[in-house]
Amino acid sequence: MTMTNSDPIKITNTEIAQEFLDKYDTFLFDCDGVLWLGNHLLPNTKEILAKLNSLGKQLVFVTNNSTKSRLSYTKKFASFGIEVTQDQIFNSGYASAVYVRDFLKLVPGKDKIWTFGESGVAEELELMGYETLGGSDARLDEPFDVATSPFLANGLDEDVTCVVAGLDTKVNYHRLAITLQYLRKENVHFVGTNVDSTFPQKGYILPGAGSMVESLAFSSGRRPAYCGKPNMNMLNTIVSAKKLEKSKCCMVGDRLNTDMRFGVEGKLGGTLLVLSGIELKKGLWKLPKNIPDQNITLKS
Ligand SMILES: O=C(O)COP(=O)(O)O
Ligand SMILES: [Mg+2]
Repeated sequence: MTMTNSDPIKITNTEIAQEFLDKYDTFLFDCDGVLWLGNHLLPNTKEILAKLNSLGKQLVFVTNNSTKSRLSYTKKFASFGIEVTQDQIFNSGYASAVYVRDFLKLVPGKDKIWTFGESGVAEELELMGYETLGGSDARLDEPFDVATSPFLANGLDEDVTCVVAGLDTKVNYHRLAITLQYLRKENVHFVGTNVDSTFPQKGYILPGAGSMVESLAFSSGRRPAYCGKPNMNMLNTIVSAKKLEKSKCCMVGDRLNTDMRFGVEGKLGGTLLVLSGIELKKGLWKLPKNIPDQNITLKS
C-alpha cells in the first residue's frame, strides 16, 4: 500500500500501479523484509528491480541492517544476480560512522570506538580511519569472568570515547558486560545503529538490533543516539550524496516505525508499505493518522 500524509491507497490493479510508478523518479528500498529474508530472495525482487531500472528510475538501498558493510552488501546483491554499486547502498552502520565523524566529531588516530555488533559496523568506522575494539574479537566468545577477561586485565582502554552498538547474532554476557563498562564512563558517547525491535527471517521473527541496544541502555541507565531509519541525519546524508529531489522519491519498506516514519517525516513524495516482512496484517492499510514510534530517541 502506498502512503502519503493523506490517506493510504491500496495498489490493487495495473492502473493504480502505473499512476504510482509515474509519480516518482527514485525508489528508496529497504532490504530485510522487502527484497529478501536472510538468504531467501523474495519472489519477483529481481524482476521488479529490473523493471524499475528499465523505466529509468533511480534505485537506492536503505537498510537498518548493520551486520554487513556497504561493500559486503554489493556481494550479497551479486549472489542473487543483482548488480548494485556501493554508492547505491546506505546502511545503519555507515550512518552511525557518519554520525561519529560529522556530529560527534571524533578524531581518527586519537578517539577509539568500542563496537558491539558484527563486522559491518567496525568496517565502516575503520574505512573512516577509526580504530575499533570489541565487535567480532574472538576473545569475546569466551565465557565471561571478571577475573580472567582480557578486556579488564589492564583496565579499560582510556582512548575509547564512543560505543557503537547494533545487531549481534553472537550476543553473549561477555560482550554485554564489557560494553557496559565503557558506557559507565561519562565521557563515552552511546550510539545505536538502529531501533528495530525485531528482524525478519524466512518463517521467523527474530530479535533485532533494538532489543540488544535497549538491553545496554537499561543496564547503563543511558539513552543511545539511534542513527538508522527513521533518523533524519541518515536521510540528509542520502539526499545530499545522491542529490535527490525529495518530492520525487518513494520509500519502500516493511516496517511502520522505521521505514514509513522515515518517508513521512522526511517529507518524501510518498511511501509504499509491503507486507512481506515485519508488518503482516492485511488490514494495515487502514492506518491510524499517527504512526507509532516506540519511543525512539532522535538526536541530531
Ligand atoms: O536489520 C534490521 O533490523 C532491518 O533491516 P532493514 O532496514 O533492511 O529492514
Ligand atoms: Mg525491513
